[in-house]
Amino acid sequence: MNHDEYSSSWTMSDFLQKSGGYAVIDGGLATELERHGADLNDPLWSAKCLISSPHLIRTVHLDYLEAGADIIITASYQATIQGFKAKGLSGKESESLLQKSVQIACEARDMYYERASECSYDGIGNKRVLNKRPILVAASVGSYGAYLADGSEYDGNYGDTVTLTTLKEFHRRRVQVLAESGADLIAFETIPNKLEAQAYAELLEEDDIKIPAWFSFNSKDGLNVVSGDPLSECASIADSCKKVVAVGINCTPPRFIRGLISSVQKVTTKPILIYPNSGETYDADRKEWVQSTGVSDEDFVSYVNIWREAGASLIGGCCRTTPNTIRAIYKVLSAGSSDAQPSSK
Ligand code: MET
Ligand SMILES: [Zn+2]
Repeated sequence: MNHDEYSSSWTMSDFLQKSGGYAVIDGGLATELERHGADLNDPLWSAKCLISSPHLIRTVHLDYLEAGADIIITASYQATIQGFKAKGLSGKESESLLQKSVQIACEARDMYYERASECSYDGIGNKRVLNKRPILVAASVGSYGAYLADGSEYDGNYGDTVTLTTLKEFHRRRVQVLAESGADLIAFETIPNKLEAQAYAELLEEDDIKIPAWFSFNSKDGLNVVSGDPLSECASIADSCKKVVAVGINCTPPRFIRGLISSVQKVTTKPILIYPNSGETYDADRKEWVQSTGVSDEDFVSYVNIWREAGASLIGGCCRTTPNTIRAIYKVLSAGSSDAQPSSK
């Protein structure tokens, strides 16, 4: 089956079944761009590279695919029409940049498939990596707090003046454009509070968005999402929305993940996704990650079977994880499943 036939008709359960019951999500994109030398100290963060270095974005996507990722997330996390306009771009130019984020990821997937057909050995001992397996492109939507670039994506506190309507109007056009850009799904990531989850759910229904979505929340206490709203209430909103095909957690320290999976599981039977950060803390004032607070790739990976057993079926990494983290996750998961033998997927 070629990818176009696959992606026009995919369902999450079919995708997971074809991938052996689990799927590998990619790792941190923005922090990996930084590791390659990109300067993201800008309100647009990784979206700045859509303008200044699209090839670097493509390279990082490709690195993640070669490390074993089945799902790659676009560089649109902090790409907003409002943010681009603040840089002097027109509405049309802003929308093209959103489309470009998806186009770059699709190009990386095509290049990867091309290489896979030329080469049968992946260098890390398992053919799944270079087989023509289904790969999904997830169009990232970061929160309103990410656009504000003031750290409120990690506290979820937008103040009383920001209402459900504010959030829906803020995201509406961006979501419409991304949904029509050739992506397989929308990844609503790092959702910091219940109000924003509600806004996304209403947008998906009201605008009859044609591709499915996942909702992924972040937590800094292992119990609630970062605003203090109970994770169970946030995940219930995702559960009630027909367009949502997976629910979970991202950009959260590994040590909290197991407990958070259990909370999500109590309110939904939808597949659970998790892509924790490296465990380092982000200092919003200094705009940098505080090293020494994180876990090594080995420690991160020692959690993978625990997360899988706890019920997560989509596993990857967020900020400060790298292709090495993803390669290690991929190895653990493929060793623990019936997929350990090279298959023809
Ligand atoms: C702050 S979470 C960022 C998520 C985004 N997908 C990235 O890796 O860049
Ligand atoms: Zn992150």
